[in-house]
Amino acid sequence: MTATLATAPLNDTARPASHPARALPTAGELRRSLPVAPELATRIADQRQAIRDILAGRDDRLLVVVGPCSIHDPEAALQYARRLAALAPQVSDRLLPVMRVYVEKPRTTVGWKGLAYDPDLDGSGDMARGLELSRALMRDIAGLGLPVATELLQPMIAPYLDDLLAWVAIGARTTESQLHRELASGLSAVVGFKNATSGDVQVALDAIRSAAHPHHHFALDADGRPVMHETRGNPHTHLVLRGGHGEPNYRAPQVAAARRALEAAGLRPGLMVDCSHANARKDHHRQGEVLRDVLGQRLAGDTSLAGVMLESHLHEGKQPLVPGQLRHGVSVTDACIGWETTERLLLTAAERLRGMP
Ligand SMILES: O=C[C@H](O)[C@H](O)COP(=O)(O)O
Ligand SMILES: C=C(OP(=O)(O)O)C(=O)O
Repeated sequence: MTATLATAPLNDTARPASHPARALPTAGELRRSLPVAPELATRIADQRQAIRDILAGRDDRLLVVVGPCSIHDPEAALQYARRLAALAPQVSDRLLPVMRVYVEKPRTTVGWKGLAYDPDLDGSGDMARGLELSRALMRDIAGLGLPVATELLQPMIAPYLDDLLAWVAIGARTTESQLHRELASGLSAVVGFKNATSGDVQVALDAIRSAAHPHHHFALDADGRPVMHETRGNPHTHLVLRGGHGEPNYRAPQVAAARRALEAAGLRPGLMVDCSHANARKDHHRQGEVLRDVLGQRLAGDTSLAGVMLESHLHEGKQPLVPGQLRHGVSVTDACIGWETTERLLLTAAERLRGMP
């Protein structure tokens, strides 16, 4: 008897493997209820072009993808966005700030998966509201004139958001995934592929080559019907160095090795350094040190360093996700630098780059 129970499949009638499904709006429905006005669509197209120009070396500004590790409070995110939008004109001759609006979080094991999945932060999983809040927030932030960046994790979520995105990350945990390479191959946004959590850079180079190719892949259309999606291939992708297994990979010899590997693979040299994650050994205080090193490399002539990423929120640090006890503007995922530090780092970076020959 006990042996039978122990080997019974989990999805039997006594213990179904999942709860009944809850219906969600289709991407088309959400896009119709939160449309992008033609002027905004044109602005987003221009932002994508500006990012492409930086990565291709036609524009010598530094791309700066900056903002919270994750969005859990849209109001705080909007407050952050207003500050960044006010700062942007002061540095726009040398930097192009793009705001991280990360509504999906990949987890090492388990944990809160982001605003799109669980906007009430309590495991209730109200994805209908999460998707709506995510799209509305991205539209508001784009409306402030800021280019929007996010990590696309669940390929089927992409059509709910992708018309609003100027820059997309494929994260360290999914760069090797064929599904994510297919997704990237059909995006209009610029895509950064991160090196693997192990530190392996080759998977990102493979991803860049794969995404540049046209693909046929399974997808859902705007009305939620399964379709065979045929992509054109996205040539506007690049490598993001984020360190691996607690070891940084942003220093000059590692950047030079990555650049040589890109060139040997026939790929363009433009790359980004993520100043957080393993490059900061998961200590937000170190992000400034990483940024200063990257700026030093740029000033020493390494123009392949086209972008940086910073994890930053209104207030520094992080907090446990305990609903009802949350401090305003503090990350509930990775620790971030606070706004004052962010502002100082960006103003100083622009100042240093103004001194460039
Ligand atoms: O950027 C955020 C985290 O590093 C990533 O989502 C993994 O988080 P976890 O290790 O806390 O699950
Ligand atoms: C999860 C992230 O990064 P990575 O994929 O490098 O871990 C992130 O930038 O939020």
